[in-house]
Amino acid sequence: MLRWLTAGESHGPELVAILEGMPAGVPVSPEAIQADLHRRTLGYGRGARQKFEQDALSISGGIRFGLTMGSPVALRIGNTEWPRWTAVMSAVPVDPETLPAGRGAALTRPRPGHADLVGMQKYGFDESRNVLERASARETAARVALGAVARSFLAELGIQLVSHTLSIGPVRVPEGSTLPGPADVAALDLDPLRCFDATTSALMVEEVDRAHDDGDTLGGVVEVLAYNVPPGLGSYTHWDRRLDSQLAAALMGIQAIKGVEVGDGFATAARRGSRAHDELFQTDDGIVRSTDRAGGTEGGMSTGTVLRVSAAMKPISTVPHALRTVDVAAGGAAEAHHQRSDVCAVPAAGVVAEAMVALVLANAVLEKFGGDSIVETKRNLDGYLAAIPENLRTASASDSSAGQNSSAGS
Ligand SMILES: Cc1cc2nc3c(=O)[nH]c(=O)nc-3n(C[C@H](O)[C@H](O)[C@H](O)COP(=O)(O)O)c2cc1C
Ligand SMILES: C=C(O[C@@H]1CC(C(=O)O)=C[C@@H](OP(=O)(O)O)[C@H]1O)C(=O)O
Repeated sequence: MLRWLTAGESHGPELVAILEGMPAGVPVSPEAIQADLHRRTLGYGRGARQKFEQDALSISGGIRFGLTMGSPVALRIGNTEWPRWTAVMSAVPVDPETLPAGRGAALTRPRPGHADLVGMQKYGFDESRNVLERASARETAARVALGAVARSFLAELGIQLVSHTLSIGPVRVPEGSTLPGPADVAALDLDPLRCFDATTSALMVEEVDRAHDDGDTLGGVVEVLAYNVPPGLGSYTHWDRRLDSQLAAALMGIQAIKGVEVGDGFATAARRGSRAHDELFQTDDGIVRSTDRAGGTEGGMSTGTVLRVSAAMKPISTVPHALRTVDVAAGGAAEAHHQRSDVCAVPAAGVVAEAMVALVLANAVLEKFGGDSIVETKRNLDGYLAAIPENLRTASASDSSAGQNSSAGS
């Protein structure tokens, strides 16, 4: 079993992340983790902070000479903005009179859509600094770092992940577009919105510019694909063992994610059964599915076809053209607190979603195949696949013509 935890505030000294249960022998380089951290800071519409803050990674445990040791992997990501926040975020009491104006001011005008008001109610704070520090998506840097380790583990077993942007606001890639594969990741990372369709990407840029000019913000939808997942991860035997429920929980656990679909998701509900499922056919290579409407799970288990999940992000709640709120100190109507923020962080959310899917899949692999070293995990996986009787075997994704469209209309 794989367990992970993160700690740290948005403007504190650092984020801390621990991954427990990773087998020994997985190649992990600081450069690979740093590269994923960098991918999370990109994307057209991200705010000023991403441009000047560096993710200062250090590895505190679990990795030696470039390989995991089987012990907990412990990572630290320094916030390079920390020197400007030492007084405001001091762990020991400071004289309120000495706090800098601006950064040190009480935040009493909660932002609709952010955690500010309910956080104050729940934890008994009279202003929202303590709430937003941890509700902030700065924390997702820690999860992306852990996800990079999980991705290295999965890569050793041939499982590869791809994330991309399906929509920004109302602008969406055309239905039935070809899915990007692992070979397309470099191109996706170069695209300003991590969108596979160049024409749509250009329209998305225009949409972000329009929202920026209007003092507004945007959300969108990201999709994560996992290639070469073996059949049988997860289980139908109990609700919390279902792979789809674990994926949904992990994706909904990302700040601002408000909906998750597995495969064609909600569109499936509008179809007749004859057009909703993936029919099976016998070929010389094994059983194939004619379509991939289900998105690679049936009965809470991976089917062995491309896993396809998507997540819907609500628009950023710190709207520059500030939303109406109340001042909880002075009483009465006010404009919501606003300093700076992202106009659109959907491309970054895609990278975070990829990390969460990697962690869930790595955990599901370890639950099914176990192993204290990657060699042992791989041996168990190979043995399982070899033991599936000939008449039950599915063709590998590369043999199959199925599952190559991301359409909700196929
Ligand atoms: C990558 C990423 C970046 C974000 N950037 C901002 C931001 O700059 N400003 C903001 O108000 N919200 C931002 N958010 C969203 C808030 O974190 C989110 O609205 C808040 O946690 C409340 O959302 P919830 O109701 O889903 O918890 C971001 C979210 C993600 C995933
Ligand atoms: C710092 C990050 O994202 C932050 C997430 C965030 C929020 O409210 O979620 C608000 C913004 O923080 P600030 O108001 O300090 O600029 C973003 O910059 C990051 O992703 O690394």
